Amino acid sequence: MVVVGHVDAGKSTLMGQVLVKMGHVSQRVLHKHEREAREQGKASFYLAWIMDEDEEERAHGVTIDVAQKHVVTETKLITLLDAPGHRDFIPKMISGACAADVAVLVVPATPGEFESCFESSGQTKEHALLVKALGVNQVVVAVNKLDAAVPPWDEGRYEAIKASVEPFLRQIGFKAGKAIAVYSYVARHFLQVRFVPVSGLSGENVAALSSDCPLSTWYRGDTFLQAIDRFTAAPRAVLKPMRMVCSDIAPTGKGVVVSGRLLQGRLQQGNRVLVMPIGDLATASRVEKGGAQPGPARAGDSVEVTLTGVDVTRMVPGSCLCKARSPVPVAEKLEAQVATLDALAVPLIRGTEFLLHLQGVDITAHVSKLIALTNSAGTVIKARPRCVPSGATAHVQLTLSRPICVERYSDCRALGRFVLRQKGQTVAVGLVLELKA
Ligand SMILES: Nc1nc2c(ncn2[C@@H]2O[C@H](COP(=O)(O)OP(=O)(O)OP(=O)(O)O)[C@@H](O)[C@H]2O)c(=O)[nH]1
Repeated sequence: MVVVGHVDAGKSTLMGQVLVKMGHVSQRVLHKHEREAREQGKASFYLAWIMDEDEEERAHGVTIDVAQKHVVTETKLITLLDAPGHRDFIPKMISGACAADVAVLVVPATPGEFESCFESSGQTKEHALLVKALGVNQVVVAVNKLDAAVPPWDEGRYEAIKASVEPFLRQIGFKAGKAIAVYSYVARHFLQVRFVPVSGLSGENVAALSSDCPLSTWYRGDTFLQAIDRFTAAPRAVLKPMRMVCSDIAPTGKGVVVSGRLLQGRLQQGNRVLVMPIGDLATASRVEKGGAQPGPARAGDSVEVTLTGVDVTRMVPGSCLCKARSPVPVAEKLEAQVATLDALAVPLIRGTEFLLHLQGVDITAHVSKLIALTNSAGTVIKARPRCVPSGATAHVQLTLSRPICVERYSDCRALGRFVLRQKGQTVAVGLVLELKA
């Protein structure tokens, strides 16, 4: 579960509060954070410090890298990925989104703050769009900081925020339900978009709603923890060839420890694996999943694998583990269907350069052929166009600055979808149709 939203929306605080409510943080540690945050003049950030463990993050009061924790709810083991909200760290947020099945979009209800984070320069819309483009189909929108709305816990403010966010999420492809259906059992379980009023800082409606909180006079829905427990697990491609993209790589005395997510297939201790694109064979001498005990892992699991027999200096984040009998393809030219966004300032032409983000890989790429303008179903409207404007769908050939592990979307969804960015803005999202020699 990736937690996204504009900078300072309260993502880390809400996740810190979740960990406190679930008993993952001792009183001693909590008091230590409270004391140290106060001493640094950042008293209100003490809960965020549970997630933001890096000194630089604490000094600046911003999340820089994706923080990962595990929690067990009533029916699920959830890996929390707390993504940075600041626009400078969007590539990190993208890597978090790539590793997620579901998302929590945090929006602040404070006067003026919601408005600035939801307008075009705010990160709320870009984050929502990115998670959808990267394969997330279910989102809980945490309408946060309602304790600081004017008046506090104002139902009108909550409904107004819902009325702004829901149509946008529907427009970008989430199946949002009609408000009237929210109270039916079926809709509650299968809606792709659900809203929860909450205060990460006070903890109100995170695990429970106090009877003396004004929210209890008008809200009858789920707490935040109930809402995330209702996420449905995404289908797992357990029978497809094994793929694991390494997001972190650390040499240790016992071998190279790589962490990441098993995108497809299964992996267990003792398996021989091929490390691509370098082509080295290694042994998975230890496999751990979800911060738990060693044991076999399957598609969807967040895993930590100790590899022996591989040269750590040749591995980079984005290296992919697979089995030698079904190696992951490596390519530097691909044919793709891209959908350009309103943020694309200048139409695409041959030679247009981007930064392409695919799983953990950020790489420069350029348009080497404009094949056709299409409709969203992929039917050709105009062959060999001279340019692709914003808001269009097209088939293009992209050439990357080096070969990477990539697959056709029809073969492996996770390795076949990407986003294109220019000058710090997401300008297009795409699916790989073919790999070219
Ligand atoms: N009043 C109020 N303040 C909150 C709440 N949640 C967070 N804040 C405050 O908002 C500020 C930012 O909180 P963070 O949790 O660091 O926000 P973030 O979204 O994780 O920030 P980045 O990760 O840097 O994007 C801090 O001062 C928090 O105390 C809330 O529910 N109510």
